Amino acid sequence: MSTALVWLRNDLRLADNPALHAAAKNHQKVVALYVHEEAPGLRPIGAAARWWLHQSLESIARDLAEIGVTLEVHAGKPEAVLRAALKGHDAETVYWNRRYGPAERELDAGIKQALKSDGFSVESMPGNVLIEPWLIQTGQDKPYSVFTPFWKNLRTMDIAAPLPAPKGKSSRFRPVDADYEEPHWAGKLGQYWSIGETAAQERLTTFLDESVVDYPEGRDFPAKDVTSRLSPHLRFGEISPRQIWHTAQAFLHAHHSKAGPVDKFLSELAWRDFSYHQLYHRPNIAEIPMQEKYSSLRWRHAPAQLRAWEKGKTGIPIVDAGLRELWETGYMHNRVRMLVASFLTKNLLIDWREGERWFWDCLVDADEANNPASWQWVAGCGLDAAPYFRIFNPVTQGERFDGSGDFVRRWVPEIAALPDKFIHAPADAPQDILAKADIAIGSTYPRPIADLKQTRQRALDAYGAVSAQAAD
Ligand SMILES: Cc1cc2nc3c(=O)[nH]c(=O)nc-3n(C[C@H](O)[C@H](O)[C@H](O)COP(=O)(O)OP(=O)(O)OC[C@H]3O[C@@H](n4cnc5c(N)ncnc54)[C@H](O)[C@@H]3O)c2cc1C
Repeated sequence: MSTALVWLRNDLRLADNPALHAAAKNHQKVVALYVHEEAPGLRPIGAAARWWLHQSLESIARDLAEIGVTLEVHAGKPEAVLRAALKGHDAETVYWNRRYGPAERELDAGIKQALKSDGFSVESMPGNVLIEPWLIQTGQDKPYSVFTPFWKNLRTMDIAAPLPAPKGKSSRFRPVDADYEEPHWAGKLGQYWSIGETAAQERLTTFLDESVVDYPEGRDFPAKDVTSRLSPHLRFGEISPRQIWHTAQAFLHAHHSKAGPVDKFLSELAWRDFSYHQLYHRPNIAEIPMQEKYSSLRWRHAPAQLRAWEKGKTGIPIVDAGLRELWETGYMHNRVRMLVASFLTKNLLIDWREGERWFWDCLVDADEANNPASWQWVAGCGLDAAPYFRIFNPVTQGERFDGSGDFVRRWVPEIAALPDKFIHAPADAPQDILAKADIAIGSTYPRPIADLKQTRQRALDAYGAVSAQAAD
């Protein structure tokens, strides 16, 4: 009887899982493995994502048992774990779906070569992006650095149809990932999320049925619940981008009038592929600015301000609301991610890598491509970034995208009683209004830790100096 291993990584699903599909098709017995990897260069997973991963492993272990596949979860050096499993199960082939970070690619290539030279067969498959990053290029055969032409090209390409889940006779489910100790804060995250492949599919269906129509207009308003919230499911591969793409296309055929909204949604999904394109083609995007000139920008060392930012105590309500939403739920709305990142990197002039690391630890969707690429985009050092002199004003942005203050009131309850006019700038409210709302600035709610006008100018000077230096 021939046995194959499937090494699961960021692809915790049964349907549209090319590695699992091929293993089930070509072998009588399949064993799935997940490895908490110990290998140089790999970025340790953040705490919130680790919590999600645990639930996701339990979920896929149950689903795999339904088709007679056992999931084993190990910790250690992946090559050693794979070798032990190949021997233990008398297997001859390993399948996996590719990953795209430089360190992961190097590791996978080394393992592939070593196992092959010992007579094993190793198959790596495409499964985690719409288009493999090397298959989409500019007219000059170069990687893309601007999103719009990338998207124009991507949307004309054939996106492979999703594969069905393999079938098989059910076997006994055994709990996995038993060494994980749930942190004390995990209970609160659990209120906000349903985890696993079935939950991901349900979320996509609900989003298309109920929210996509409002997506183009509503997606910038954090109090409106109109985005898909598929990001953590995508992060762990509980759903594949190809499944989203094809389900959305089928929905479109049945609802022609929703073409515009569906198109907008798919263009946002394409940003994820664009991030992976950058991850693949650039060296270590979590550390190295994609526009090299920004390596010389002189960031401020301001640990107390960084701490105030992390804890949502900056005195700027929409920034505080976003960071508290993150702490409470493991998620933050996209518009607010942009605002808090801009406040950190421009107004506070604190290194984008500090913010990226905080997000990495706190987000359930912390993604090796989307997180650093988006931070670089906001900080102005990424590809296709907004020009550095466009600096968000978090107060006017709050007034525009949270005009009635619902989002701020939800996450910053100590200022909830303020009238709408002052909800985004409590320190500007007259004393009698503050007293009526039971607010003492500097005591019950912080005074803003930065003067928005002055710090804007400071950022313009610092960024301007780098640009001038580069132009010399
Ligand atoms: C500073 C900063 C950090 C970010 N960090 C992450 C991260 O770690 N992980 C992550 O998945 N996204 C990240 N994003 C991108 C974006 O904020 C989230 O993907 C989005 O908010 C997730 O919510 P959703 O699933 O409801 O999105 P929807 O609007 O419903 O979009 C559907 C999917 O498309 C993709 N997508 C949407 N917008 C973007 C975008 N701007 N860039 C890349 N992909 C996008 C995501 O996979 C998302 O799940 C970050 C953005 C910023 C500004």
